[in-house]
Amino acid sequence: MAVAELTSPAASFAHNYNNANRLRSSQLYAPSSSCLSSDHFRSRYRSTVLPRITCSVNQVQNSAPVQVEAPKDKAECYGVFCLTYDLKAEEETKTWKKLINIAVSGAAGMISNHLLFKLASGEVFGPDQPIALRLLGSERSIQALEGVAMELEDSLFPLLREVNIGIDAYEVFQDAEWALLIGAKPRGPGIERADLLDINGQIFAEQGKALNAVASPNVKVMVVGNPCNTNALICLKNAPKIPAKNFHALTRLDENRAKCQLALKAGVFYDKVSNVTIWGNHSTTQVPDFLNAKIDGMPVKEVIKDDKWLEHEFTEKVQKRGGALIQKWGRSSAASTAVSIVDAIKSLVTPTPEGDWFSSGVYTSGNPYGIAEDIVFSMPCRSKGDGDYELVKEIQFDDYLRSRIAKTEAELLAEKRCVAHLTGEGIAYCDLPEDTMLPGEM
Ligand SMILES: NC(=O)c1ccc[n+]([C@@H]2O[C@H](COP(=O)([O-])OP(=O)(O)OC[C@H]3O[C@@H](n4cnc5c(N)ncnc54)[C@H](O)[C@@H]3O)[C@@H](O)[C@H]2O)c1
Repeated sequence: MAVAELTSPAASFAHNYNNANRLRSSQLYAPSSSCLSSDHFRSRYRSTVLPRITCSVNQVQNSAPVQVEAPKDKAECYGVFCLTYDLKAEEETKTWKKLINIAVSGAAGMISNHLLFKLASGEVFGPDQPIALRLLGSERSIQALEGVAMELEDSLFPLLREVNIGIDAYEVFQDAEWALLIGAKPRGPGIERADLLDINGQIFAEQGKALNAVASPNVKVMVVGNPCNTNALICLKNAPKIPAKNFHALTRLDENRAKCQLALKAGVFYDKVSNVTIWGNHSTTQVPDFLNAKIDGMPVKEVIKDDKWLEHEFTEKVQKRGGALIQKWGRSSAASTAVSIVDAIKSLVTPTPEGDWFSSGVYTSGNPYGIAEDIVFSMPCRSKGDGDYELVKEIQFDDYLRSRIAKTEAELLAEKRCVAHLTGEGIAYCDLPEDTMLPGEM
């Protein structure tokens, strides 16, 4: 995927979205949107032998025999890219930070449809942080991906400088500083969990290799596609150049759900609930920790004096919230998942409030809790806001919490054995516990 470096004033509105597939098959390079709109390109060149075009801002060079006409004048430019640039906006860019590259896979999917607009609005990385979005789709979703790019274009986000689309991870992940890996196959009827681990595991093995090869060496990777813990493990094992600590499996949605249920039971607004950990797998064996959680600064068990409710109703509600939502909506949670991805990123780029922590599925090697090494397990984390995190040490355990953690740990170890062929650890052996389910499954 070729990317034009957009430095001119027009760049703040120039969204450079290229179809990597089209690029490969047509030898077309970098049709910078300030040179030519994607729509224009699509309609004009669809069934033609394309010229090799290199294009920087305000410049088009044809280095191969030209077989079709290049646009001649400004009248042929596309929508927003034809606007006269406002000089005041140029002044503003001087105070903005250096552009960051954010790769998103499954970019034409439901979760991304919420997330991308949050990223582009500045809600996640701040109002002075320009971003480039590198959107990875599947072959089946490439048309939809262009639709997403058009909607981003129509949104006129001042912070969104580049949009590139493609289906080759080695192109799309180039120089990525954040990789939000959402794209995965859903578990359809008749697909065994072991099969899903294999099908999606292959996607994450490939994407790990691509990140290893072309992303920024300190890229932060957030795995959302399910089964996200084991997918994150596969991804990190295939990316040995990237620190294992940089990989996260999203369990923030589960944390948010747990906070909501505790707030409801205690009759307080949810901002009063803190220190909630989700332990383990993003599956129905996950453990929402009410022993260490607090309501208005007090231990939950001192506010909600109902152990039966905490151990059974609360725990199961959080574990099965995804399934309950599917029953109502007829589809899985997308908006609240996108919100939780935003929360998860913000937790890494802003300092954690004093005394609090957040949950993330992270690599267990060196953990202080005695959890098996070499898996991706949701645990309590704290960040200074530099993109990194440390595990929280001051955690209490009781027999209930230990036994629940052991169950989700056993499940993740079984998942790991099941994908040994994808992590470079030999022959896979699948002995998954029968009750292994994703939160969205009934
Ligand atoms: N961790 C969590 O908390 C959490 C919560 C909700 C959903 N999820 C998971 O997130 C994933 C996406 O959910 P969704 O609702 O957006 O699904 P979706 O089906 O709407 O979108 C997925 C998109 O990914 C694309 N895709 C498939 N394989 C791809 C590949 N190899 N590379 C790039 N793109 C690919 C598909 O074409 C599709 O456009 C699912 O696996 C879902 O189970 C996780």
